[in-house]
Amino acid sequence: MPAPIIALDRVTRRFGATTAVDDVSLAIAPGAFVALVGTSGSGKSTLLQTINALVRPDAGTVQVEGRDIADGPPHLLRRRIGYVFQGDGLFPHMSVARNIAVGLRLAGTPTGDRVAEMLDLVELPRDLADRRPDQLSGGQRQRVAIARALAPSPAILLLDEALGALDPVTRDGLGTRLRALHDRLALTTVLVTHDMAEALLLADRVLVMAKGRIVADATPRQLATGGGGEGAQALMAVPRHQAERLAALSR
Ligand SMILES: Nc1ncnc2c1ncn2[C@@H]1O[C@H](COP(=O)(O)OP(=O)(O)OP(=O)(O)O)[C@@H](O)[C@H]1O
Repeated sequence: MPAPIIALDRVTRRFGATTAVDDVSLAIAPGAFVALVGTSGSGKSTLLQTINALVRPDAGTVQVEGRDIADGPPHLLRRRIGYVFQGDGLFPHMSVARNIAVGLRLAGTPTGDRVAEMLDLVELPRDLADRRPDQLSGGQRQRVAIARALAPSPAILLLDEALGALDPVTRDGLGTRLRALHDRLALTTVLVTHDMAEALLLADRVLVMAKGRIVADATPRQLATGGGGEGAQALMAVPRHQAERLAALSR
């Protein structure tokens, strides 16, 4: 594997008596699309947030682009990392354009045509730029959140249940678009999701978390053909069962 763009070495994070992330080591190659799946409370969001320093580990180190993130200021790190979380997190009183430009303004980068470019990138009409978030649909808001995360040209995109609140058709369409953006912009993407089918269809590599640990690390093909171990196959039961029931309907 080429030098990892993200490397966690024995990372642990506790909240009181709960060990949210338990001694996790992980290397992610540049350009990878990694899905992090697992049941609620297994530590996915906490692990994701150690990468952009929203969560500080109690033990262990996190390196991004070869540097220990504890050594530099978080705002510089976060310019290299786009972050989208569930519920979009847009500023409700700001226009779409101002929301998209927030990261650029913080970095002191001229906005120029960037807002229009970003709207094109996420396939939203440019005339939405002057609307406020509450004048958009949920799917459109989520696309604005993605545009905002990508506006400063980050190398890494972290998505925490970014598609979770959407209807299945919008979710599927936006997922496909995200994968295309990932490929086109040569991003490294880490997607937290509850949905194993989404992970299998979008990612190159699926990590399964349980009780703060990574219990499986496999490709979608390995998982689909019965690999990845017990923890992974337990999560595979849902999409497999659904596929079987759908197939049975057409017989
Ligand atoms: N700020 C916090 N304070 C206290 N406990 C926390 C905090 N953040 C997370 N936890 C606990 O750490 C554990 C892991 O939480 P985390 O949000 O990382 O899981 P998750 O897999 O992302 O869950 P979900 O899928 O429900 O979002 C849980 O038991 C949670 O209650």
